[in-house]
Amino acid sequence: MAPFKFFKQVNKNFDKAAEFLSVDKGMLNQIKACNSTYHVTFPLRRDDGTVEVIHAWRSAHSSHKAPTKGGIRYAMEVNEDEVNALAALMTYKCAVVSVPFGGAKGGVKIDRSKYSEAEIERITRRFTFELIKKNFLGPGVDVPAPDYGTSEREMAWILDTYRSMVSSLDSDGCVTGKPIHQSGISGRTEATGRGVFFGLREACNVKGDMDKLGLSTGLEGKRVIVQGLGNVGYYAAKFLRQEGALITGVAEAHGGILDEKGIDIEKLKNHITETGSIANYPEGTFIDQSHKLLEEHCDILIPAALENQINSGNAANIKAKIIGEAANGPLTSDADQILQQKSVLIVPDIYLNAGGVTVSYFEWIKNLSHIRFGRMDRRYEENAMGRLLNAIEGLTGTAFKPEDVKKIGKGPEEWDIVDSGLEDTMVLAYHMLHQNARSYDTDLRTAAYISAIKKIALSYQQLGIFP
Ligand SMILES: NC(=O)c1ccc[n+]([C@@H]2O[C@H](COP(=O)([O-])OP(=O)(O)OC[C@H]3O[C@@H](n4cnc5c(N)ncnc54)[C@H](O)[C@@H]3O)[C@@H](O)[C@H]2O)c1
Repeated sequence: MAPFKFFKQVNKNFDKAAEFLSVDKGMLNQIKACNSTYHVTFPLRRDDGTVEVIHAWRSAHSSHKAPTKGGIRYAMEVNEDEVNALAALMTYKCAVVSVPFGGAKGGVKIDRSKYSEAEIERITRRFTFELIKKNFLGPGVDVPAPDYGTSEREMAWILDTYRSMVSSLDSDGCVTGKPIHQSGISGRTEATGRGVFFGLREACNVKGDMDKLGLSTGLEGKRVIVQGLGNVGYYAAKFLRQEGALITGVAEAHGGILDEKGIDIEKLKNHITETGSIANYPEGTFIDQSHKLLEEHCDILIPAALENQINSGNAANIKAKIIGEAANGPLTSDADQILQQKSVLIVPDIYLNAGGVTVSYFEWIKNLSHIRFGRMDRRYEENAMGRLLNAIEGLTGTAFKPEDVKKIGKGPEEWDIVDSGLEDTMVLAYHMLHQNARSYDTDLRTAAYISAIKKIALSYQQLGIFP
């Protein structure tokens, strides 16, 4: 197989969509280009006193909206091509769900399991320092979030480092996905997985599409295999199971579980947390080569780990009727073509995993508004509430009334608005894509890129070119 060039794959999807549009070639090139990529190396003093050189990247793909936004991942697979591709996907994703950010992504090339918590903290803080130094971090510049291998813990360290170096009233908005007590927002941790659930629920509710696949409508009884039981995969599986889907397979990095009776996701997650491995789980059948699980019979396959998981080497063996791309770029364009020919319904990444950035947007608005939903200072209440309602209406097209969110003094309201804002965003975007796919007579991925290109082209056109 040819080496995997991720950014090229993203551009291939872009080019396919661009053929449907009469957008000027110069403009298309302007949209596709990555604005800037910063590769930094810095030394890490390990706990045993030795020194190691760490490689890290941050890529800001677009400038049609500010700030740019995208996660930071910690993985051995990280490289410049990957970071650029992921930043481009962020640009298109934000446009699809009308979140007013440009796209960015960061990555640190480490196997985090080989470092102590103190070492991970030193890496995170030094990388943050390097980003601040080069103007790659700030509430109006570029705002990271968690991704593969990072969580709210790293986001808190980023915030603390930023606050230590920059004096700004808005510093809380320099990063999202923070712990709730560090001006995070309720529901961000589960937002991407919850968005995956909403998207797949909508897909399964379209009767005509389910009839074509020979499936009943709804999630009830649908057999689901998930690859990667991390943040995104776990919450997607959890919410799908709550709606009656049966999780029949879970593929993890070093093995998987297959169980046609349905896997108790909480129990399996606890087992992995307690033992550090999926092996020796007492129920179902253990599969040593976990990637083989992708080829098992199921209705919905959810790759929620890394890119390039379904490629020309295994696409023909995939038996799922629906693929929900919870990860970024899990299908290569060759695989996409093979699966389209098999009439598999592919719900694309630039729509399906947009729940995370959508709720990050709510968190960022909350930080910049200096409010805490559900317990606001009455002096700021009207102003802040007005801005919040306008922002959410602009995003979702739904007008919330102040009384929907105005029960001051209790906690759950923040979660309510985040949850309903997320659901509205995912539901509206799905049907918009579906409509686009029908009118252009194309697949959902191409429809999503068409929608993104139109919005970004309009934005660049209105902004003009400096100088
Ligand atoms: N976290 C977010 O909010 C978010 C938002 C949008 C997209 N994504 C994308 O979702 C994907 C997963 O991110 P995450 O935040 O859940 O990461 P995570 O680190 O929380 O979880 C990833 C999981 O995948 C497992 N894994 C790794 N390699 C595997 C393999 N070969 N087979 C099976 N499992 C494997 C890991 O053990 C881990 O449990 C990434 O592509 C990421 O870019 C994440």
